[in-house]
Amino acid sequence: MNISIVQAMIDAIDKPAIFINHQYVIEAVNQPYRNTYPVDIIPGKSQCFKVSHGNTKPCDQCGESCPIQQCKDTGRTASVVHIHTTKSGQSYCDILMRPVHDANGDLLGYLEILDKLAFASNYPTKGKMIGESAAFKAMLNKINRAAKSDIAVLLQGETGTGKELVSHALHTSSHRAEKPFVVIECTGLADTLFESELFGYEKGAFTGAQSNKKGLVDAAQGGTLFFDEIGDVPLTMQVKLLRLFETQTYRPVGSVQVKKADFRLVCASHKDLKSLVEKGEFRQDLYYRIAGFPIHLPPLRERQSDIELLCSHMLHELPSKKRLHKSTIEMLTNYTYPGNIRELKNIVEQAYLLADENVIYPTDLPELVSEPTVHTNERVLTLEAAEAKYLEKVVAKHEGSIDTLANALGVSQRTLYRKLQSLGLKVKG
Ligand SMILES: Nc1ncnc2c1ncn2[C@@H]1O[C@H](COP(=O)(O)OP(=O)(O)OP(=O)(O)O)[C@@H](O)[C@H]1O
Repeated sequence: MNISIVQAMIDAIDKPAIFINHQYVIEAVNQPYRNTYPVDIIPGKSQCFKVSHGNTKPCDQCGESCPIQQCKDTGRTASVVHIHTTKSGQSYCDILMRPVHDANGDLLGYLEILDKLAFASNYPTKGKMIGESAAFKAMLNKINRAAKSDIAVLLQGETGTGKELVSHALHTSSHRAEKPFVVIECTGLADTLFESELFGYEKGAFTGAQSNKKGLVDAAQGGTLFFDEIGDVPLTMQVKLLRLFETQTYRPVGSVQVKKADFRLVCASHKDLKSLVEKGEFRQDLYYRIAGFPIHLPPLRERQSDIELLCSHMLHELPSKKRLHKSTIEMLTNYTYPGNIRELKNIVEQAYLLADENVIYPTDLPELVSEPTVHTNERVLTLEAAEAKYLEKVVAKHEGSIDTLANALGVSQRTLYRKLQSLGLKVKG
């Protein structure tokens, strides 16, 4: 293999790139790669895992997936998201690893090309997406791939999973980053309002239209248009959206002139759009138009290992420094978060305000976090046992008479008395 030709090819790549041999040794390196890492790279000597991770062994022997190993296993190009130790600290990198063969099909080595992911971090950083779980890294990989093209992206995930944040990351890492990012909130907009907001209107188009007004499609010219909760768009408007997306043209309300639109489309929904299509509530043709590249945002309960890091990030944003006690972290990790990251943020902020000291204890957490939740495959309590547990808890807290407690529980005083007696419980008041 002629190394000077390999070096010339590596130099022609704009992104950080290296050529690696079978023994993980870097044979050729370009300047952007050298500029990324704090160590001196010696071609023919430096090993990739030492340079990027400071490790003494390949990544797969350190508990991380190794893209070279993946290439060896499949014989094909591999891609993974790793956290690298760069000149600017720990940084998310999307790695593309490509096996290179000669004319006889013999493997010469591996070409590695890097993309630094500026929108994510594995330590508290303002304005970035935070996480380090496998589900989070898989999502980052998809975001980075989609950001590089103009394909229509559909973000699907429960409320509070970060759809708006991801839509913004898609915009800032795209070639449209310098152009506008415009959000269209689709929930609760009546048909007429939706059309005039989106397409704008001409003077005199309807009562109150005293001058021409530009619409949001115009405002997003050259940039990204983000339709939040697209599943809430009424059927009558869906056909107009489809026309806009297919033809990239539209007509302001009251105008005869057709205008040309230029935007990258990103949509989000917490609803399962496919099932809306089956029920006839969402047009199938529109679904396929917007779902060019679907990205699933994992709920927080599937990213449990990120909870502690997210809490540190959220506490970092608050004025005085407080930390979570170990038992508080344990309790937060076991909760199921129907409101996902937004709910975690509220919980952390409430606990921060309630904590008298600079350590946040479980007693500072809202009550619902400590309530028993039923996980899949978890041992289910009998209703009788659950009732006993609940009564024990409310009796311990209740300050008034048995009469007021019976009222609050919606049972007669006699029924409550009987239940408490069988459990050996007594109301204080
Ligand atoms: N990975 C993350 N790291 C840090 N903060 C996050 C992350 N993901 C989401 N958040 C925060 O969680 C909150 C909810 O995020 P966002 O509004 O993007 O969710 P959403 O899925 O669009 O919610 P909804 O469906 O209710 O509109 C925001 O305050 C956001 O900054």
